[in-house]
Amino acid sequence: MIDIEKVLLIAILHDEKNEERFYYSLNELKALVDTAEGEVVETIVQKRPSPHRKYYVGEGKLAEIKEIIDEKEIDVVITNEELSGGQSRNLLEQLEVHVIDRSQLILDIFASRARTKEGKLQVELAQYTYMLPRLHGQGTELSRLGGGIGTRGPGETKLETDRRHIQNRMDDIKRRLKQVVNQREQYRGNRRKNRLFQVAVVGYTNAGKSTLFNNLTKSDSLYEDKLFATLDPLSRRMKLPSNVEVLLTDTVGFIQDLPTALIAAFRSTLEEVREADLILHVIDSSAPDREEHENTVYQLLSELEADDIPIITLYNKKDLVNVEDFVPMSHPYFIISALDGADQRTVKTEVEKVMKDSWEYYAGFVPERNATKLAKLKQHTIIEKQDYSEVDHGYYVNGFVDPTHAIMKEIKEFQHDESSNHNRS
Ligand SMILES: Nc1nc2c(ncn2[C@@H]2O[C@H](COP(=O)(O)OP(=O)(O)OP(=O)(O)O)[C@@H](O)[C@H]2O)c(=O)[nH]1
Ligand SMILES: [Mg+2]
Repeated sequence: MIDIEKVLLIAILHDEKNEERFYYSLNELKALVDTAEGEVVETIVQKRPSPHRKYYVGEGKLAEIKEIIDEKEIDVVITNEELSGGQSRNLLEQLEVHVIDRSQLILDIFASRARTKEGKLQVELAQYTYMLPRLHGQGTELSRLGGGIGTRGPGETKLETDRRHIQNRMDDIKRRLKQVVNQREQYRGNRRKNRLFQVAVVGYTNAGKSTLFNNLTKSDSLYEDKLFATLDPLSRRMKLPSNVEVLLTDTVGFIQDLPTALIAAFRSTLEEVREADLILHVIDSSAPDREEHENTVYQLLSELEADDIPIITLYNKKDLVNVEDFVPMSHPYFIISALDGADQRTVKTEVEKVMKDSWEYYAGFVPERNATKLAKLKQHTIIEKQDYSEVDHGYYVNGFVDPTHAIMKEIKEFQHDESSNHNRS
């Protein structure tokens, strides 16, 4: 069904001191093209301190690129950095093929992957945000080009309409997003009453978040070896060793140089992260630029104002590295494989430890006739010990509870029962 488009990448190496980082970013661009079902046929790297004002690359390089486009029948040219509106138009005019930049490619992937109404609205908003400052003088050139990478989302007819029209559309999307957000707030409000401890799985794209999420919740959310397999946050209940239930949320992957338009649009998607009581930061320990990935995640967490939430660092894909030689950057950490059952149990135990640390210890008595309440305690608190007393016809229970949870009221009753029982005996 999907056309594999022939792609030519062009990138500028600004400073040879940053060569290593440059090639990581170029490889990531290739992975992004792969995710967009494109095929990189050729990559052109030019060394120059800053991009050419008119053409991004120098004019000599431009001529060379033209030849390659003809020779290899290139459909799309993708630049490694954002282009100005002028550069895009000039390149399009010169090369006569579709020209997009890294941000447009990411926006395009997001557009094709958004599943929920909210996700789609957010991507559309991001696309307009990207487009608006570049709209100047853009006329019919784009409408000559057919579909494919970089053309999903707002279509060419919309491109031809004036700024005002786009601005109106953006306002409309913002209004509609606000409604969705309000609905979610309400839902969150309901959830808060019966509050489950919330754990968010975050990390760089392709780190293995969804794999871990699925294995911990035994569900089947989308996971594949592609960047941005997961776009919309997905939450499921997870049972911990003591039987207490928490809410686990899988989230969209982070990436370096995320288009600013997208960061803004996806803030609300990632707002779930800010609500979390605990973050599981999943890292692909086999990624050569792993530390860059970690720093990108920390930076985005801080932008989301989620950097004061406790974090457990999970170095994933341990089967692909030499565990003995592994040097972690973050603490506390665990080196795991999302595919390994014992490691999945370790993660659950560690989550439970964090909960116990922040919760309050309680001791109480549950009369036998109150069996449903015992079940409720098991679901909402961490029961450490539960002893049946034949004399008192009930259970003596010790455990940990979130002191602000509604169940606290019932525990207080049990504590009362316990003392009255003692009085009787
Ligand atoms: N070898 C190995 N591969 C793993 C492990 N965990 C996950 N993977 C693979 O890594 C790839 C990415 O996994 P996902 O779970 O989709 O990653 P993600 O972090 O959810 O990615 P996005 O949603 O795209 O951000 C898949 O091919 C997984 O099978 C692991 O422990 N070892
Ligand atoms: Mg995922």
